[in-house]
Amino acid sequence: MLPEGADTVVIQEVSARDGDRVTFSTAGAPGRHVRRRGRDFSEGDVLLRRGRPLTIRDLALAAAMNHASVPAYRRPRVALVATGDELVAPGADPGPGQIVHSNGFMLAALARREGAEVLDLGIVPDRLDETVAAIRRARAAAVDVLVTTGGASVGDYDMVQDALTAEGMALAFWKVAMRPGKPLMSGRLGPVHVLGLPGNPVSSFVGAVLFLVPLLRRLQGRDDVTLAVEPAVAARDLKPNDERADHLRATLSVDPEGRLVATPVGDQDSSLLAPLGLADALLVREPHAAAVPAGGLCRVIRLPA
Ligand SMILES: Nc1nc2c(c(=O)[nH]1)N[C@H]1C(S)=C(S)[C@@H](COP(=O)(O)OP(=O)(O)OC[C@H]3O[C@@H](n4cnc5c(N)ncnc54)[C@H](O)[C@@H]3O)O[C@H]1N2
Ligand code: MOO
Repeated sequence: MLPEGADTVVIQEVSARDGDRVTFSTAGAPGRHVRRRGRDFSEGDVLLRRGRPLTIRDLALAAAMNHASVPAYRRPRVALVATGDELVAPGADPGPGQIVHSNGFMLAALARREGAEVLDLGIVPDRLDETVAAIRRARAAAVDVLVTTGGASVGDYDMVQDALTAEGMALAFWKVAMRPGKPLMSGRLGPVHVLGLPGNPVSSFVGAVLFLVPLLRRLQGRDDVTLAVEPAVAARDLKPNDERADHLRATLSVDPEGRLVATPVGDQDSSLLAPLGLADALLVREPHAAAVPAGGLCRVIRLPA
């Protein structure tokens, strides 16, 4: 606070005191070294809007604005269940017909990145009783979301939906006109949102990006619910599409004119994690999209790191 009538501060380094007299070696400009009231914020300013996560800096700002508490959503809790007799944990020595479990690690990291707490219930064999037991564990833990992987299709050992139905799930939808990820399933088990993802790792990942991320964001009251879709230039010819929306794994670069360029990776099979690891984006093709020549426009969703 400045004394009444003063409007400028002169620092002591350029001041000399002689009793009650002060002389300055440099003239102070009016208003120098004064921070005016309301320069940072004023009464009634709205600086923290709903619909986005509070950053570290937001917390300092909220405190500085004298808020002892702020209304916020709690982190959603997500249970993960991987189904499949063939699955073994990483580090095991897989025998014939065995597959190393990878989906859970990707899903756990994605869910945490989206603000969730994760309860990983691990691998469950393709048996109705074991699948039901895992669903009950998830419910007993009072999770908000249950994500299953595998056993989502129409095979004799695809019993995730049977187990969920036996436990009282209200099915919202099953099978989506998309590639990869067609056998994706969604429903409600009382308060628990259920997302059944296909077992193929890329199908699981794409399903999680397109359905789990928006669900978690919605549960946290965010207003950026879906990942942004951006225009890009296709580096290769794109074939006309069939009835399923396609999500091609693609790398991104910027051409000399500053345009975003998307190059689909060579092998788009939904079991392949190495090309997925190289990709920066999903190149989205609408159902029945016409062919696009190299250099034509396409749309991409950037992938979370
Ligand atoms: N008759 C039909 N068969 C299939 C159809 C169809 O429409 N009609 N759809 C195909 C599509 S598309 C997909 S995708 C798969 C997905 O089916 P499931 O969810 O039942 O997948 P699984 O058989 O359990 O697994 C497929 C594949 O992925 C491997 N896998 C499973 N879990 C994991 C994991 N946690 N980590 C790594 N890899 C995993 C699994 O071993 C299989 O190789 O259905 C098609 N069939
Ligand atoms: O949709 Mo499946 O996900 O193509 O392999």
